[in-house]
Amino acid sequence: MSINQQRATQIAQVLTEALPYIQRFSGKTLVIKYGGNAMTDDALKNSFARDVVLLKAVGINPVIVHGGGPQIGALLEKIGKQSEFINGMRVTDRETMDIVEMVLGGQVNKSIVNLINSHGGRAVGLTGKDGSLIFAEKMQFSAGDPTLNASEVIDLGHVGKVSSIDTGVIDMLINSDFIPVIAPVGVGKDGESYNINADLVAGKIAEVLQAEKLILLTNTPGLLDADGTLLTGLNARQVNDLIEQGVIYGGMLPKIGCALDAVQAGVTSAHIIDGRVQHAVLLEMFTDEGVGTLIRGGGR
Ligand SMILES: Nc1ncnc2c1ncn2[C@@H]1O[C@H](COP(=O)(O)OP(=O)(O)O)[C@@H](O)[C@H]1O
Ligand SMILES: CC(=O)N[C@@H](CCC(=O)OP(=O)(O)O)C(=O)O
Repeated sequence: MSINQQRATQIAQVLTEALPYIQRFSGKTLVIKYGGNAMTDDALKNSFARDVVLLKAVGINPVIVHGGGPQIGALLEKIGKQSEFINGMRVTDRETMDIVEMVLGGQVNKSIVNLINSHGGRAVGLTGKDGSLIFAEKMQFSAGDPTLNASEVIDLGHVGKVSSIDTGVIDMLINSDFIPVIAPVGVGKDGESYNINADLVAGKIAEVLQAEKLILLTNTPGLLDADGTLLTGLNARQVNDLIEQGVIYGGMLPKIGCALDAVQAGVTSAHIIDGRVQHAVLLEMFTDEGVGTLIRGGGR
């Protein structure tokens, strides 16, 4: 077989393998959390944007929720402010909240929108304030958090958790063939802005949209065990054991928590995958092997 024929056969095999997945997921909603750590270089950013445009072109409805933790950290550092994290949440005073809103709602959101549009997609950027999308309330860590003493309550400032989501604006955009790109800033009853961990927003949006999949793109191959080996699939009980053993910590805590909540609230599957691998989303969606860690419901 000539090289051209071999290549043609390979391309045909890949497309054929993708066909049943395209048929299965066409018309379904897919929530993708695009973490700040996965936005490292231009080649990766472009491959992400192309994946999103391709998904839309084959009839799948991607909804992007993005982070931007490292980008917020970089601007805070420029103005001489240290970032402090507790259980993966950035302690957010008034001044930090202004920076968070500026970086997430401005710089990061618009660069993702621009990137998708430059690849032929039709993306629209939103924060949780637009269309009253994300209502938030103040988050506090207290008793019940396994890493704290029962009496300890920690004030994280303007850190919020999602209290409700109004999907009106998302539905409208999806129905008009736009791709919503959402920054994780919520608004409280009092009109205050809240900084919400992007994983938590992605999980809740996947829940209320009853998405087919929640994909969390990050900077590890997936969930790793104590020896650094990839765990390809696990349930709530196994996750809880790993948290107790200290194998899951920091930014992985909200990620795994929201993945579990999502699958237990009706999202068919949640996946933690390596955003540093080009076309990771397509590999997860359209190949038999899949990539990263699959979180299943049950076992809690
Ligand atoms: N068991 C684990 N497996 C993989 N990563 C873990 C684990 N426990 C904690 N982590 C940490 O979680 C990080 C991912 O969370 P985070 O930094 O918040 O990423 P993102 O910005 O993509 O949301 C990893 O880089 C790793 O340092
Ligand atoms: C409360 C809280 O920690 N909010 C996050 C929001 C951004 C985010 O989640 O970004 P990544 O997904 O890139 O980590 C923060 O301030 O960094």
